[in-house]
Parts: sequence; structure tokens; C-alpha cells
Amino acid sequence: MAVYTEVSDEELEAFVAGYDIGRVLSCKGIAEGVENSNFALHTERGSYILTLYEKRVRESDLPFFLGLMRHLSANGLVCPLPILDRRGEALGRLAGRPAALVSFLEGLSVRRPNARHCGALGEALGRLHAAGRDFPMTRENALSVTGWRPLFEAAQAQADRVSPGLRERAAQALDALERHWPAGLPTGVIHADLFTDNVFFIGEAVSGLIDFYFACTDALAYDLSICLNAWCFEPDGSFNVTKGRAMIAGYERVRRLEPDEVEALPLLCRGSALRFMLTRLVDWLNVPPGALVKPKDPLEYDRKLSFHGKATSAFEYGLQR
Ligand SMILES: Nc1ncnc2c1ncn2[C@@H]1O[C@H](COP(=O)(O)OP(=O)(O)O)[C@@H](O)[C@H]1O
Ligand SMILES: N[C@@H](CCOP(=O)(O)O)C(=O)O
Repeated sequence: MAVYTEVSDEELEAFVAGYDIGRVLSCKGIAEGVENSNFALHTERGSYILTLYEKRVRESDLPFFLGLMRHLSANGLVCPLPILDRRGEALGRLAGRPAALVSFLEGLSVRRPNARHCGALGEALGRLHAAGRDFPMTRENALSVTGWRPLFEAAQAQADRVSPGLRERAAQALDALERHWPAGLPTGVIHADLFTDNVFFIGEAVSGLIDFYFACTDALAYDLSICLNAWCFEPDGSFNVTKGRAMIAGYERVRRLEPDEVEALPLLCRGSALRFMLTRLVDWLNVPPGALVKPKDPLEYDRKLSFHGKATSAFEYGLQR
């Protein structure tokens, strides 16, 4: 369910009249997604996504997200382009919420990516990092290492109800990561949530990247580690090194990893696995009564953590030199 806020026809027509995009032909709520209310909007001029930003997105971050998408689009990355209204603003208000219109992207996300998808994704991630290089705004990553202990504290008392021993496994990973988290790696704009549902393909070519609402300024290789976690494990919990090799090679076609990033990769993968395990665990333990959102499985990332805890070098993830 991802329509939290209903919009009346009158409100919608008044909002759309603020843009030079013709009149509304249709507007349908989109079921996918969890954070915001999204609608597929068709007007006399084209197709758009209308997003009403809900409570989990901080309003003060919206200029960063919208500015970033405009910057990346201007630098050749296919991502949603925020449409400017007649006043030249990308951010408006609708039904009492901050709202924006972005361009509609063609393509489909893949649920079970193969190695060619992983290679194409790696290359697209490299292009994203290159296109973001001159973006002048910054945004701290609230879900990096200093953000993990509060999540752990919020969930630890009930963690063993989800899986025996989970509290201790998470505590050990967190202690190790807090002690050894790498500093000084090359940083820039990262997507920070480039899971399969946020990447569109036409055939095996990437046709667009969406959902920049976790984007921030952080280590570039951390973004790659998020993708290795999200794309290269099999349903049985094993890491598919063929997919990892394709992804890293795809990334390095655009941007070669530096020696300190290579060195840090296993730790970054462990950190990003813990990040998603913890946010999923907190969500799992706090499903609001009557909610239609299906929480994501934290144990998927508990299994990934056990792989990363044993990995010692980037070669185990498919790096070739
Ligand atoms: N620019 C776009 N073009 C086409 N479809 C989009 C676009 N943006 C979002 N969508 C659709 O809306 C769904 C939810 O969007 P998403 O940004 O992932 O929401 P949330 O941030 O709430 O998780 C996506 O899975 C996709 O189907
Ligand atoms: N990708 C995260 C959850 C964020 O969901 P999204 O719909 O905003 O991509 C996870 O898998 O835990």
C-alpha cells in the first residue's frame, strides 16, 4: 500500500493547473512502495509520477533530493526529472503534504537478476557516482555507522523472539563495525537504497533508476556494498560470486576502485548488511495495527551478515585484478 493521503479531484486539478502540462486525463494510486504516496498521472502533455511526501521523509531534505535528481538528469543519468511549476519551483503542496511531479520512466524491475543485470547495474552505479560528482549540496547519511546503535537499542530486547541468538550476532557485528569502520574513503553522492525494485530494465539494459529518498553524501564504495548485498545473494543465502564479479567489473568500467576501497570492501558489505538488518528488524517489531504494509524479512540480512563476518578480501566478492 502506498497511498496514505487521498487527493480530491478539485485539489488535483488546482495543483496541476500550476504546471504547464495540460489538463488531467487520469490519476491512479500506485500500490508499490512503502514510504510515500505515489500516483501515476496522465495529462494532455504526458505521463508523470505524483508523489506526496509522508512523515518519514524530512521536509528539509526535499530540496536535496529534488535538486539531486535534476542534477543527475542534466548530467545524462536516466532518473526521474522533477518538473518545475509555473513559478520555477519543483516542490509544491497538495492535500496538506509537500508534493512533487517527476517524469515517468519506462521499464520494469527484475525480481531475480542474472549476472548480466548485475553487470549493467554496476555500470549504472558508476555512472550515478560520476554524474553526482559536481552536485553542490550535501546530506549526511543518518543511517551510517553512528545511526546503527540507536536502531540496535530500539530492537535488541525483542530480537531473540525473531530468531534465537539474533541479539548477540547483531551486537558482535555492531561492536566490530564501530571499532573498525573505515574513514577517509572517496566520498560523493550515493543512492544508498539501490535495490532491485529501484532499478528499471528494458531487456537486460538499465532504463532508469528511481527512489532517491535515502540519497546522501557518503563513501562511494559503501553504495557498491549495498548493491552487492541486494543483488548478488541467492535465495538459499549463498553469495553468487559470478554476479559479484559482473557487478564490480561493470562499476569499474566507469570508476576504478582505489586500493583503500578494495581493502575496505568486506567491512563495508558487513556494515550495509547490518544497516538493512536493523531497519528491517525495527520495522518488523513495530508494524502498526491494521497496516497494509508487509514488513521485509530481517533474517535475510542476518544470513548475509554471517557470510560477511567470514569474508576477508574483496576477491571473495568477485574483484579481479
Ligand atoms: N519516475 C517513475 N517512473 C515510473 N514509475 C515510478 C517512478 N517513480 C516511482 N514509480 C513507481 O512507483 C513505485 C513506488 O515508488 P518508490 O519511489 O519506490 O516509492 P517509495 O519511496 O514509497 O518506496 C515504484 O515501484 C514504481 O512502480
Ligand atoms: N530497500 C529497503 C527498504 C526501503 O524500501 P523502498 O521501497 O523505499 O526501496 C530494504 O529492502 O530493507
